[in-house]
Amino acid sequence: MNSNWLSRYFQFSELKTTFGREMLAGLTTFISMGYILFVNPSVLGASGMDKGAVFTATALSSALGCLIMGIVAKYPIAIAPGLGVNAFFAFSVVIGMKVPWQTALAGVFIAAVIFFIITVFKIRELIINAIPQSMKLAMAAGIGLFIAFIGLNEGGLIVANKDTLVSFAMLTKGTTWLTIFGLIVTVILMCRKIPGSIFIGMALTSIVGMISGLIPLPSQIISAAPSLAPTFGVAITHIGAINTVQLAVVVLTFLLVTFFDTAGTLIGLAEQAGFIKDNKMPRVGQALLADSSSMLVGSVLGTSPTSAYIESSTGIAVGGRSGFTAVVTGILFLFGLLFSPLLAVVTSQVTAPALIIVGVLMASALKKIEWDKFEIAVPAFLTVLGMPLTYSISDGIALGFIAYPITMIASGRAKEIHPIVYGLFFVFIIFFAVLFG
Ligand SMILES: Nc1nc2[nH]cnc2c(=O)[nH]1
Repeated sequence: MNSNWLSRYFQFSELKTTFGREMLAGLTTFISMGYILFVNPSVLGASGMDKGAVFTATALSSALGCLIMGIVAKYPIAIAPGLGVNAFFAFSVVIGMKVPWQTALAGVFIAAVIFFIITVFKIRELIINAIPQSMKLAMAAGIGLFIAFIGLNEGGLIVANKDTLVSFAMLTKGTTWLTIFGLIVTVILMCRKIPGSIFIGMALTSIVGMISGLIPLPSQIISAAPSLAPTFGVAITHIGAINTVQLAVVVLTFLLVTFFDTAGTLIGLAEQAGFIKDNKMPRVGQALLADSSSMLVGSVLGTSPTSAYIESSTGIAVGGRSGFTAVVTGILFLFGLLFSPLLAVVTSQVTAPALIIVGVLMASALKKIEWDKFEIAVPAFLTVLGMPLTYSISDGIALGFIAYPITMIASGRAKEIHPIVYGLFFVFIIFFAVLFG
């Protein structure tokens, strides 16, 4: 490839960046988020999905999302299946509601089609503006608490307790100590701002696990990518199964979570990189298109929804400014396809620290909620706390959207409630009536 052509297409000089810096940024972002290649199969595997197929679907959908983001939207922002929404898929929808994973995947496909339509027909601004800022922030923070809770439980630190519901675990198992080791190491690396802290923490935890005999040695390191056959196309063949109110709400949750996670992350990262002009993000449509396309393709290949990744901030922090950063990350995801045998050493003790730490990062949204306004604080609080307590992102969202019109009307602020928010109020009332009535 001619680097002059590259530098012109990606506008290196206008963006005051260089080929070398963009390569480093793409690599940095990949190192920060490459863990998802192993964590996603581990989380979705809990729902009964084939881990090998999910690994391949994760790599391919991430690569596609990053390449479209880089080449079409020209942002240094990477995309991959979101942690949090994959936990919702596995633990709430499949295990909790007993929906077969095939049907849940069909739900992701339908949500992706709606996301795509919303983006192409520019309904996106309408929705972004209709949902109160406090609720968008509460959703992000609540998901953070939810995945941290899952990580604490999977890593053996927080356990069920018949008297107090949950409690701290007895620290008698070697595997729990492995989680504690991983958590401490990763937190220290994060505090030192080492790029790829989560990845390095996972590698060290796996190595200590293998040395101590808590984790079996892998038979090889590199191999051909696992077959997609167990999951490929299942989303489309099961569309007919989406025929209940419960599943309609699951689809709505996939849509709301992905849409607001991606929109919020895009805006945050664009602010960090200095792309926001007149309070607007240029090419936001193309950026959302990158995510909706990879979510659509990902659901057909066999993974839960993709999101713009908060870890892209690490590549931006080392100077990544053009779409080439995301292209480099996307290409590295394709190389990642070769490393599937390492899945065997990435046990739940290895993934738990990643879940907890991404939870901490997502909880940073709490700081922007207007806690001093009671009418805002109550629905936000119910959303945030509702997700871990009900073990469900959609129940948390539902609690918040039911409370919001009530507290706003009671505070004399009814005029600020958008009709779409009233619509969601009734949708979630019906959801609760059907599920728990
Ligand atoms: N924005 C965002 N970043 C992530 N990093 C890991 N998982 C996620 C996610 O679900 N959303």
